[in-house]
Amino acid sequence: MELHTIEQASHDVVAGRIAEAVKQNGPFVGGIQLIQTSNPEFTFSVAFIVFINWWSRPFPWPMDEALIGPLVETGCEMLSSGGAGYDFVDIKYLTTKGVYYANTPKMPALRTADSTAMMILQALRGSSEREADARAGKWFDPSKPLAKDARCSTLGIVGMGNIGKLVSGHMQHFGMKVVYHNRNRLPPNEENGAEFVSFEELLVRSDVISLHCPLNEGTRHLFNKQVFNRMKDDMIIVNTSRGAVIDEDALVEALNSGKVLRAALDVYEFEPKIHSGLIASPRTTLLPHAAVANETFEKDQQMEILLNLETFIRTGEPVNAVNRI
Ligand SMILES: O=C(O)C(=O)CO
Repeated sequence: MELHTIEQASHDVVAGRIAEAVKQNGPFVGGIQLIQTSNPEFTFSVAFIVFINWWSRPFPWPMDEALIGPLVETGCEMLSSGGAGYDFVDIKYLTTKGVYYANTPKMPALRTADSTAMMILQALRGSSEREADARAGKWFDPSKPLAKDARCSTLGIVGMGNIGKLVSGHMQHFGMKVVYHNRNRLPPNEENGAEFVSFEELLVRSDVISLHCPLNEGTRHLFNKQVFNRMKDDMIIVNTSRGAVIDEDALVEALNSGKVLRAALDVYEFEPKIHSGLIASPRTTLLPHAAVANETFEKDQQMEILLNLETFIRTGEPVNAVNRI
């Protein structure tokens, strides 16, 4: 089947908006194409959007009618963009218009899980603070809390999807006991040694809590002042999901009061801004939404986008549709 780019006019409308957003918000790496088959039996058109730089947020927030409306109005039936999260996309609008939105859940999973494992170990060991001391010419300070032992610690995973499951496996190799909370309990053959618990039980049993749930109205500020107060003292929180799952003001307060011993974060409530209290705390490990970014992610991401495109053309439904039409 021959594919070719058409509807240059509407493409330019969207491209114009992107150019405007880039001017205001910084570089955007990627492209947008409207494609339609030349086969008259296939009259649909699809958009293929590559957002490969989460680090240029807030662009393309929000991916709403104002941004993609002109594209949708051309008869576009499927949007596929890079990345697992789609909290920035107006899925309701797309569904109303009969447009599929497809994500790329495989590409970020292993990379994010590897980075999460690294961050859990860093937080258990307090390595950021030790490194800051070393860089400042100070030797090992025995008055600072010693590293926590993974083998004596329980990891609580919130959200047991692709990434949560991989993190569970990684950390059990380091001797951690794993409990998890998810909307639904996994089938026993998928639990792989992790124990399903209620959210409340997870809070009181976990030495480290790692977040792997999507951001939606049910999870926004899931970790707030009241929730921090119900946790174990001296606990550690790790977040590589979405920043707004945590109320950052409450986290800074909990770090300052000592309730939370350490936090390791890749994502923030107001990206690309990092709360000044998190930067000021010696007990945080901070990455600039980089958990996924390694040398190979772009190629894998593009292959997953193309797979969405291919299955849509073959079957009428992309392989990773997040909405039902
Ligand atoms: O895949 C995503 O949505 C990411 O944010 C990668 O870190």
